[in-house]
Amino acid sequence: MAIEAHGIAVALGGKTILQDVDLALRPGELLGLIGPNGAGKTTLLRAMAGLLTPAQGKVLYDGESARALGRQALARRVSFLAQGGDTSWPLSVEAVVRLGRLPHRQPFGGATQADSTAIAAALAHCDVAGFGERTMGTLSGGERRRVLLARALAVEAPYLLADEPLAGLDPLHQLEVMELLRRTARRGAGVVVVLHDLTLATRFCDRLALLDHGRLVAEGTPEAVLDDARLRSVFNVVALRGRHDGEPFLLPWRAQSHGQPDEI
Ligand SMILES: Nc1ncnc2c1ncn2[C@@H]1O[C@H](COP(=O)(O)OP(=O)(O)OP(=O)(O)O)[C@@H](O)[C@H]1O
Repeated sequence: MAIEAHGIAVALGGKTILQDVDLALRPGELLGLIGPNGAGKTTLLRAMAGLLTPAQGKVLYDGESARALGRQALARRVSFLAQGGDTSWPLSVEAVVRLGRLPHRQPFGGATQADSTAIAAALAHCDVAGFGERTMGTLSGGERRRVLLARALAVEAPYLLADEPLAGLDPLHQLEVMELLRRTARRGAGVVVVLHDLTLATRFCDRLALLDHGRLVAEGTPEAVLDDARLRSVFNVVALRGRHDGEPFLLPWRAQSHGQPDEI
């Protein structure tokens, strides 16, 4: 059981964006997809969601291709939370979250008890239950992001792919969303999250996959992937490290400047 990308390459606008990427997302894990701006994280996530077809290689969902599964079954299997964009639609919060149940709708079927339960749980988990009848355009940017995450959770898919779900969130909601994603994984889903915050990535993710210039350059535990050499060579930063409450933390501290020692 897994979403598996096998040797995928993606070209966009005549440019190679991803090359030779092998990556698996397994049920029960929270996988962080990290890398500098332009590394190819969104492109890889979209390929894993079946939203773009690789020029080379393939993506399999529990052993099946997207084509073999079909559009509706794929939409039930994989939930995708896209990055930003204008989401000030004239739709109520509840209507947006209800969209997450569309893949479960039978032809000519109405809403079921399972739909209502999933919608109520997703609204509560994302702390947006109080917004029910408000339209998206009346919410703040961070509130809209949480509603869109609720839509993605309402699918109750075995795999959740979230592109920068923390963008624009205040510290409390960043922590809550990371805890929620980890709980979602502990309940059995495979969750991949694109993150720029290396502190939260290190603290919450079971595993990290590091992309640089369209290639997967490291994969493994946060400590193994984010060693000092990679922080310097890929991110050009020097970080502080420590442990608190039994958990490791890493704090990017300053830009690496050539010729300076790394000691902080
Ligand atoms: N349609 C397109 N045509 C040409 N180039 C594209 C297209 N879409 C993306 N790219 C380029 O592909 C590269 C990877 O983009 P992608 O959005 O996957 O990166 P990312 O790692 O998610 O970046 P960020 O952290 O900035 O969101 C970038 O250099 C981007 O400019």
